[in-house]
Amino acid sequence: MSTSRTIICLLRNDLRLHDNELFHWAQRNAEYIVPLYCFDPRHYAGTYNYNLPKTGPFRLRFLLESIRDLRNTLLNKSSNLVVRRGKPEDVVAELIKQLGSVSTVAFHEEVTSEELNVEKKVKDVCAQMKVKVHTCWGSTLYHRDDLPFHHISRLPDVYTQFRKAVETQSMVRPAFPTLEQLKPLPSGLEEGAVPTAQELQQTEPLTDPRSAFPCSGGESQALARLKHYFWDTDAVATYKETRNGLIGVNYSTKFAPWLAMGCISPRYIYHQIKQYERERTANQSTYWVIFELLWRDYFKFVAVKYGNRLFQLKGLQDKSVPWKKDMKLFNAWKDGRTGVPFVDANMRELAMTGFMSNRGRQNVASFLTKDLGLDWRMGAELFEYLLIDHDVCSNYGNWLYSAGIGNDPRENRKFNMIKQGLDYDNNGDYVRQWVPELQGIRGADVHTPWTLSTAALSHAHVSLGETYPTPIVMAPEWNRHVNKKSVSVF
Ligand SMILES: Cc1cc2nc3c(=O)[nH]c(=O)nc-3n(C[C@H](O)[C@H](O)[C@H](O)COP(=O)(O)OP(=O)(O)OC[C@H]3O[C@@H](n4cnc5c(N)ncnc54)[C@H](O)[C@@H]3O)c2cc1C
Ligand SMILES: Nc1ncnc2c1ncn2[C@@H]1O[C@H](COP(=O)(O)OP(=O)(O)OP(=O)(O)O)[C@@H](O)[C@H]1O
Repeated sequence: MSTSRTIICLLRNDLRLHDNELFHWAQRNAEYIVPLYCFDPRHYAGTYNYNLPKTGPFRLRFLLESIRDLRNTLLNKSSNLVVRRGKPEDVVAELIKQLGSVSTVAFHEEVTSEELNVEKKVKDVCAQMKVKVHTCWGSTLYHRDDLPFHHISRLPDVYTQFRKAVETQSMVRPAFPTLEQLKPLPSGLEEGAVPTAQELQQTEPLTDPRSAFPCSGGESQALARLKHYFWDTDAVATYKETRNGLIGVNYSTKFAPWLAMGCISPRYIYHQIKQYERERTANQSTYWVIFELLWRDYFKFVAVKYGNRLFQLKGLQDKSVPWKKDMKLFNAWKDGRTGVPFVDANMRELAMTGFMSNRGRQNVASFLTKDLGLDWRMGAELFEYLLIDHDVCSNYGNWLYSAGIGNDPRENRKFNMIKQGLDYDNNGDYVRQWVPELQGIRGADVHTPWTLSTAALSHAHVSLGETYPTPIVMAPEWNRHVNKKSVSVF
């Protein structure tokens, strides 16, 4: 086996060829390149506190699709994706031994401790085996080295201050062009089979026709989605007006799952927006996609600044809150059986599809932490399990924010479930889509079935406490909105 100057590119959340610095660097420095993906058994174990499966069926399906897509792309570039099952540190050690003269192992840096532990172990293996390590930064819009804060400890704790600073003092770097060809694999190296969901102790999810994210994983699908949302439909030009939607595919970009696995680069999205603004239109909506991508950057840099405090009960503010750990309340929330239709609809959408809108996420998180008073990590770990777009920094950062112990300058922010339901689902269509037991209640009354007369409920075939639960909590402020419903039952 000829293996001089072989570089192993260890891929994790960077499953793309476009704007991928790792491949560019390897292409310049190697004779042979081994693009490697490892199915790490730790990703299929339980979550830290509540032992939920760490990778649920929807994300796993998306990951398997992304891996197959990347393999196809690489095959078209006279390369291939080498797939192994095992811990990256063990697989890398084995490959170094097998190939004989690997010069370097290269990977993109991550920021949270589980990933950093892997990086440390890979570095230890390389040091023992006298192989060099090369790392890049490539997951954010603004490069870590371009932040205007001298040291990460000076990162502002308020998003707006962060945003204004980077917008005025930093530049988004150009994207790396997509390589036409990639240096070949050393001959004789087994490509390795892509495992099935069953082999990773997970089930195949059902496909729900109501899904707001009926898309597949992989770079090709990500690029096709951007083309559709920007160039084919101009949906990006109305994003700011539609982004709080609940039903359908085009109310928001749906880039998050691809971003989380690195199938699309935020820098590529940014430069496409700039091109769109030059060639079509520049407005509040086109800017707002960048504004939201900056939230993603922000949470990543917050994780760098605060380390494991991102995961701790007291949060970034080190604040003691008497969180409850009531499993009965948690299960009602998780199963969409709280008796609060707007919450239940969102939780069922998540369970059935692996996706929930941003509006929904903010509400169910506020409900869990502020109305039920449950340990915020119960919510974060359920999201980690179920979300297709789970991104450790965005997920835990947003949960801390919702729990009031993260980066929210406003004290005691709490959503009013009835007001939110009426504002964002004003005719109740979203609730009826996901809570079929309430289908017989017409209009906005579906948000507050407990306020309806026995006759109205019986007419709608709803029996509270039997076919649908009575609310497990009632917040006094909900009453203010009960009488403001626009459409009534009959
Ligand atoms: C409790 C909670 C948990 C969340 N967990 C995740 C998560 O695990 N992964 C994740 O990507 N997003 C998470 N979000 C943020 C947001 O809800 C999703 O990014 C968004 O709904 C995904 O849909 P989209 O791609 O169509 O978003 P769009 O509205 O089209 O936004 C464009 C992009 O901006 C970024 N973005 C938008 N809002 C946020 C935000 N609040 N925080 C960080 N980035 C944002 C995402 O990358 C998104 O793809 C969470 C929000 C909450 C309130
Ligand atoms: N990528 C990740 N996804 C989910 N959780 C993560 C991730 N990285 C780190 N964590 C969580 O961060 C926490 C880190 O735990 P760890 O034991 O390493 O540190 P610690 O609790 O701060 O240290 P100590 O054990 O010394 O008190 C755990 O809750 C772990 O699950």
